[in-house]
Amino acid sequence: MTAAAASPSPPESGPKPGPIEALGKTTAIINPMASSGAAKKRWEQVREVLEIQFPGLDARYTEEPGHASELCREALEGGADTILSVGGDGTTNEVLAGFVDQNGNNRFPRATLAILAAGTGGDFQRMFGRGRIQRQVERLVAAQPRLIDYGLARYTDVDGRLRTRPFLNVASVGVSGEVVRRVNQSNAQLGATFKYLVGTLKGVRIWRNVQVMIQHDDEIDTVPVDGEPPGRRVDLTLGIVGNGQYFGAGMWVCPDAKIDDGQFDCIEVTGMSRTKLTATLAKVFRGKHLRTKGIAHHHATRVAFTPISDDADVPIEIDGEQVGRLPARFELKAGALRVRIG
Ligand SMILES: Nc1ncnc2c1ncn2[C@@H]1O[C@H](COP(=O)(O)OP(=O)(O)OP(=O)(O)O)[C@@H](O)[C@H]1O
Repeated sequence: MTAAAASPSPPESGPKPGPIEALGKTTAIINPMASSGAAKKRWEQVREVLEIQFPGLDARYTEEPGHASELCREALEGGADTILSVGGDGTTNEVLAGFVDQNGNNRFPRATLAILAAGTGGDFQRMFGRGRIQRQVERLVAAQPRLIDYGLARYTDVDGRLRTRPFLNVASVGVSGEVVRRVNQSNAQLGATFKYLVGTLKGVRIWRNVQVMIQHDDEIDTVPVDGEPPGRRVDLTLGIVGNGQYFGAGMWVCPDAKIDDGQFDCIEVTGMSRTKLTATLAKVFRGKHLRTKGIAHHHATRVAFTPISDDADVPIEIDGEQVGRLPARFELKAGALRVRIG
């Protein structure tokens, strides 16, 4: 489900440039397997330039899923000022997890997360214009660090354990979890866009809406005097908790989201039939879906999704990885992460 080429990609207007701040002691964490191995080649194309710009640059390759978090934590504990994530959204998500403690708070608020998108979908980067990696390096060198928000998800993982995981871009629940599950299991040699499109059509075909309670902000944790807790009981098709704007390799799902506005953009698609959902996809590629019947848009800093039935298996995905299922809560960590984006 993607229309990278068709979607307008408005570059974000950041603060006015001042004197360039050095990256300081920098560790690059490269996922050589991102974008089916293309990330390694992309990194090699810019490695020398980066080593000249940033003397002492320490480059580490990941060896398996989850390794980027470990490498990041080690580097930060060893005094790194900047961690440069080179891979896709999944790699950057793992690097971000290396910044945070068990409660999801940033342990290293003075350190900077720098990003070079070298993965498949690269949805986070789309807000800033994507471009070739050489162009991203030029932008990275000239960029000022800025403080942005990130999200924290608490959910049940596929083995039934409670988990906490940060996210930088978008978390979502419902049909999207089914789609991501299919896309990430697919070995088909297709471009990101086409792979998501196929996964979306398959995921939508088997999806059945499910009764879920959605609560925002103070509705969460309010003890009901009698009857139901505050919130909305809906027939959920899709729930989006957006810090960034794009997901699904180019779907412009939260066109108004800003990564530093101190709030999530929450999009809730409810009671939608499969036929209407498929028909609405074209609008999502253009960011024109917010006024569609059955789609609600809210801002919140905390969101909870709780299935009405204990047996319901409602998948969730975080930054493009299908990680578990409902119940889940999402909380914003406002202005808590220093980033530099190429
Ligand atoms: N050395 C490795 N070998 C195999 N898998 C790895 C390795 N390092 C990281 N991974 C896993 O690779 C997966 C995909 O990485 P990532 O999301 O960065 O790339 P992508 O899927 O190509 O890009 P995008 O998410 O932007 O579409 C992640 O789940 C990550 O855990």
